[in-house]
Amino acid sequence: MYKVTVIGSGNWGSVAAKLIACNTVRLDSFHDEVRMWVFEEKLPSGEKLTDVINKTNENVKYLPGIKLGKNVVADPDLENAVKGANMLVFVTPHQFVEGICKRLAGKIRADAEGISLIKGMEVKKEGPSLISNLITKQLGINCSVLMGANIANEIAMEKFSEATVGYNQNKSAADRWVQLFCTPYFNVTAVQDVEGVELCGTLKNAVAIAAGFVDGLEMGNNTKAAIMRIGLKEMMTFSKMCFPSVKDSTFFESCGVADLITTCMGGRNRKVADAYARNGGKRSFDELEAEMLQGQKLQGVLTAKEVHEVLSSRGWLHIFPLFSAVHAISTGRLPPSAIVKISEENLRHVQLVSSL
Ligand SMILES: NC(=O)C1=CN([C@@H]2O[C@H](COP(=O)(O)OP(=O)(O)OC[C@H]3O[C@@H](n4cnc5c(N)ncnc54)[C@H](O)[C@@H]3O)[C@@H](O)[C@H]2O)C=CC1
Ligand SMILES: O=C(CO)COP(=O)(O)O
Repeated sequence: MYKVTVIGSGNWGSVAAKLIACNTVRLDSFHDEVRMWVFEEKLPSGEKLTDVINKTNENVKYLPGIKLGKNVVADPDLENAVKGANMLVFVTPHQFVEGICKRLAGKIRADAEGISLIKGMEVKKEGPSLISNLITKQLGINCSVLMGANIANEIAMEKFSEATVGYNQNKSAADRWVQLFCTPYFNVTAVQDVEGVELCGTLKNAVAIAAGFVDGLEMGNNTKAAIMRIGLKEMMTFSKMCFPSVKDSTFFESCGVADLITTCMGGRNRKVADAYARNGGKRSFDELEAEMLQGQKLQGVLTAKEVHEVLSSRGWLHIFPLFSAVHAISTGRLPPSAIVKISEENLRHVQLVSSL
């Protein structure tokens, strides 16, 4: 029997718990109960978020108005939440995952399998480290990923969408993850390319920041399409330069071009970057994030910083004008209008390298 714990309970974490809970009840090979670890906080009413979730079956802060399923149990105690679980779903903002893994080391079942829904990466001395790899290293477990064109609020309302599971060796684990997540409105397929799937989900957030700048400056659809095209090229080039095994075909799965499109149209990164540009860069991303997202977290600005660290340490800045501009603008070193001042020479270089 498989026992599932969801580590994280934000907007997407709550929807993931809902998807999983409807399947664990339906399928005999899974325990019905789904534990969901909650980073505890007090609500304005003075009540604890965990208590309210367990009382109302709703995450009133991060996914209001949606029932999670009666078999979802919110737990503020991380160690207790993973006790006995052999399927661990990681879905927190990427900046918190390292600390969470440190707390979990030695506390999980040796035969557990992991899956990361986290879009982001860490940069170590040796270069970029993907979150799935960090989980594997710190916890000693195999870790797949699930990414896709998945704006959480839309899936919460059971509107049809697709997602991609990326796996490396363990196909049977990947099949089990597909079974756990698939519903008539959430169609999941698996591809053997963890790094490719995860890099798509990670890097598109930096492109979405650029798309938001273009929207905020009211530059129109053609400009936005150009940004998305150049962004996709840089995503592919960066992925293949850092991880040569990444497959071209992965960029045509839901995790690739489809996620890039949906995030550039309707995501939180786009929305806050739009406000940043409308304010002429005078209000910081941190300030706008806190005001506009009320506890939800942006990943694109941090990702652009992490990508920039890799590019500058490897001498690749000139090959990635869009990623470089997103970082320079989001840190206030260039005005938002610089997003389209990508030199012809650099663009030609990007095209040359990504066709290799
Ligand atoms: N929301 C969406 O539409 C989608 C999000 N994702 C990805 O899922 C991951 C998680 O995002 P969401 O579930 O949307 O979260 P969120 O951005 O809605 O919420 C933030 C979460 O972080 C928690 N938190 C705050 N401080 C913390 C700390 N110090 N330690 C641990 N947790 C802390 C909060 O309690 C909350 O659960 C991200 O990597 C995101 O890119 C992926 C697909 C869709
Ligand atoms: O990853 C997402 C959609 O697949 C959500 O993107 P945002 O974090 O920009 O909302």
